[in-house]
Amino acid sequence: MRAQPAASHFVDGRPLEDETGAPIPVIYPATGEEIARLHEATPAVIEAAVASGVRAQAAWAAMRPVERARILRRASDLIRARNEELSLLETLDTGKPLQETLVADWASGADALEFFAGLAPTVTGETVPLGQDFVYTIREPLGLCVGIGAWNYPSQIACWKAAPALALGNAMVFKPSEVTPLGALKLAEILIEAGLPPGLFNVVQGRGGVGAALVTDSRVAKVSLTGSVPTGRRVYAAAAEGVRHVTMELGGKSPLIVFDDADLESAIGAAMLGNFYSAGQICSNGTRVFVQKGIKEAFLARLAERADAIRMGDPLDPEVQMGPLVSQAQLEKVLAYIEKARAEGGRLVCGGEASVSPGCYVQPTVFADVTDEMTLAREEVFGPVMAVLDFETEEEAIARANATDFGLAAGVFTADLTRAHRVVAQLQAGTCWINAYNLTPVEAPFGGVKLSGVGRENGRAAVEHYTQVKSVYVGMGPVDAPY
Ligand SMILES: NC(=O)c1ccc[n+]([C@@H]2O[C@H](COP(=O)([O-])OP(=O)(O)OC[C@H]3O[C@@H](n4cnc5c(N)ncnc54)[C@H](O)[C@@H]3O)[C@@H](O)[C@H]2O)c1
Ligand SMILES: C[N+](C)(C)CC=O
Ligand SMILES: [K+]
Repeated sequence: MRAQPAASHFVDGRPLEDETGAPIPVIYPATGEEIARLHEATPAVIEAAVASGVRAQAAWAAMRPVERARILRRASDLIRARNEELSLLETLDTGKPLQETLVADWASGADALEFFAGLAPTVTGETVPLGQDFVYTIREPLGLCVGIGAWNYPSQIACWKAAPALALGNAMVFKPSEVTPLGALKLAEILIEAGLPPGLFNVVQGRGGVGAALVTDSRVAKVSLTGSVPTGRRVYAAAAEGVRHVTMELGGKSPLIVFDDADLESAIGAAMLGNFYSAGQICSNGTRVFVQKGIKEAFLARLAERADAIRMGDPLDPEVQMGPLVSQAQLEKVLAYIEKARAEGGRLVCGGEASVSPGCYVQPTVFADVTDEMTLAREEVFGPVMAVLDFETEEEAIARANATDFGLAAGVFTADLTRAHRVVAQLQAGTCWINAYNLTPVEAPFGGVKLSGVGRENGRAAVEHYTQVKSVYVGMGPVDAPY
């Protein structure tokens, strides 16, 4: 199977190759096959990408918002029309089952382009009356933005960053994860086909070093990263050197609290979606499932039954519900967490093994009797490993849910809606779900508190993060100077 793109990079409206850059083999994680070979961006490629972005941005910002919006809207239509072909590529790049990529990845990317196309023309300033004088404000684009992606939702992440950036008049240089570099190149092609002027969305490939070079370029106004907390710390610090704007979408160890009056089937379904979808490689997963004592054994028994029925295997088989992890490295990391959970006294309820060889598969795994001190309750695994903890009172559940440095998401299952709102009000998380989990429609702001991030993607909130306000004071009378 080959998925070799025309060139590694996409700069100033066309594919660009420079084979002197270090090779990036692209691996299909279900078989270990190399499906493409790209090259890291050299300084010359980075320079071309940044220079063309800066050059193109001024004219783009000067266009009427509805004209910009029309192009993005066209791109979203093209994505939808090509969803099958794009989803197949996403499956090859990530190993996620076609059953998921057909509905969750590019589809959400198309939603973002459509949403920000609609929103951009509504973004206006305000007028502040000051007697006869007044101030008016203008929301201006920031300029050239850098987007850096993680490997779990490569095309969705590219779209979630490109859509608000472009809709609001910025240019973007995007660096995908070196683990899943293919989707962003397709987005660049589609945007050109939709009528985007060259230079406004450039893709450069590379590992952390290429990302670091972009973040510290003096022409860059903003950096939006989706990645881990350690990378977030480095990128945030590097961006601070130039006092650049940042959006940081980082990791989590999110709690999902299930009270004893909850609809058990729904709570179990949500816990499974929030731990096993995308083989557990989702930032907002509810990986600490707090179950109230009285229903614990019933919860675990039914959960094990449903988890054992998950169909694992070839991600290209439309019946398959769970594919491999993204890479051999991720497989080893996840298996090490499973071993540690056993060693620290977790009770294995189901799964626990690598499976279906070759490929990077891990069974859907559940540990019960997990305590707050165990590694499994503290560190982000990014694999299909659920920790079930039990609790007695509401106050206890809230305190333990918040006892983490992360704060990306949280969920509550209960039939008592007064309690649901009371609990959510006290949870330290950027996104909370009540009787639902992991739904991230583009209409809703998404992002973290505490170490899970700064800034928000999606929703109206994203406008704040891709524009800046200019205040214009208008004097209507003579200047009253004391000298
Ligand atoms: N909050 C969210 O929206 C969200 C979404 C998806 C994934 N994530 C998080 O991402 C992580 C998994 O993704 P990952 O393993 O690709 O993350 P990562 O932190 O290893 O890498 C993220 C990106 O940063 C780049 N990078 C690494 N070092 C850099 C540096 N010094 N300067 C600039 N760029 C650098 C990488 O090349 C990659 O493109 C998990 O922690 C997960 O929770 C968060
Ligand atoms: C944003 N989300 C939850 C779809 C993917 C994060 O890993
Ligand atoms: K890959």
